[in-house]
Amino acid sequence: MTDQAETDRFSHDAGILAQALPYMQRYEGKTVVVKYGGHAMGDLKLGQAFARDIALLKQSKVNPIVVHGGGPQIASMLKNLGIESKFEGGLRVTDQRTMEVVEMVLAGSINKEIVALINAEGEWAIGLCGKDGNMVFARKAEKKVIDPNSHIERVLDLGFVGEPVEVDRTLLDLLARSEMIPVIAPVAPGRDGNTYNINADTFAGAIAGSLGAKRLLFLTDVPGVLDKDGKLIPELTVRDAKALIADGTISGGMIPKVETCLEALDNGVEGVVILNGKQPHVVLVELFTEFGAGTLIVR
Ligand SMILES: Nc1ncnc2c1ncn2[C@@H]1O[C@H](COP(=O)(O)OP(=O)(O)O)[C@@H](O)[C@H]1O
Ligand SMILES: CC(=O)N[C@@H](CCC(=O)OP(=O)(O)O)C(=O)O
Repeated sequence: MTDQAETDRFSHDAGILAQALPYMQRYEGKTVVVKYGGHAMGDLKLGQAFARDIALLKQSKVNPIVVHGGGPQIASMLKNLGIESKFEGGLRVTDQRTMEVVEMVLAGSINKEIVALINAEGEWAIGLCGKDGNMVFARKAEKKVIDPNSHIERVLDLGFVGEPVEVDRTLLDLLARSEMIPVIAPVAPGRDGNTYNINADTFAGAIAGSLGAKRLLFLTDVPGVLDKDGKLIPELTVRDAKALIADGTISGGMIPKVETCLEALDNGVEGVVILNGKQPHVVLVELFTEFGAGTLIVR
């Protein structure tokens, strides 16, 4: 390396450190819930970079909690088994057989893959779902839609799709005081004895709300909320977000995601961020740099 190149590298590294350290202090002792979506998974290098970020958060005395999805992975397992995937209002219609596959893929293979990746970074991750430690109880989801032909409201029967109704933070509080990092699959029991499949965004929102998390990060496959010209919007208020839904700028899968963000803010989460999980180390860049990486939604 030439002297000039060496000097440039030094000032670049010093700049990053000087920027990151105050942010690291800001998050010390605070809870950050990270929702790791199925679309952000699949690439080993990216998975390792994600696991490294989570490990570094714990080492920086932040309390990270991972809630993961796995929609595409469930779809491919259902396909292999010859079971049809059906969605209504963005949620997977879940009969008994589908529920068994969902639990196997989410609470089984995906959960343990993420645990293993974090543990390979020298940390102590522990794989859980809503059933463990009575953490989350769900009830059958009541999703209402307006029929486009008759304009009459009807309730969809989605089978074993649930919505979280009770979150008990005892186990999570215990883990926060330990070396353990919880990695949670969005599957929960009902008081009726059934097992329910919960949309991972909704589940992460409920966990973050019950803990009054400082940040809830959603890792998806776009840089954040995009405006009409496809440009990233770095910061939104609740009012801005509602206006973008109303005028159609926010559509499709982004609608329930942003609605979950708004609900989480209502429930006491300080800030919610939508980020591109396909960008390596996006979690660290978001939390520990001045400009962050995605769209921050605040009250
Ligand atoms: N204004 C918008 N900004 C960004 N993404 C949007 C917007 N409106 C709709 N979308 C869509 O929302 C998708 C993200 O939602 P979704 O597919 O449900 O995410 P995930 O599966 O990661 O939970 C994006 O890939 C994009 O196609
Ligand atoms: C009820 C419902 O739709 N559950 C989702 C749970 C997984 C999920 O939400 O995964 P992503 O975050 O990767 O989309 C499903 O069965 O696909």
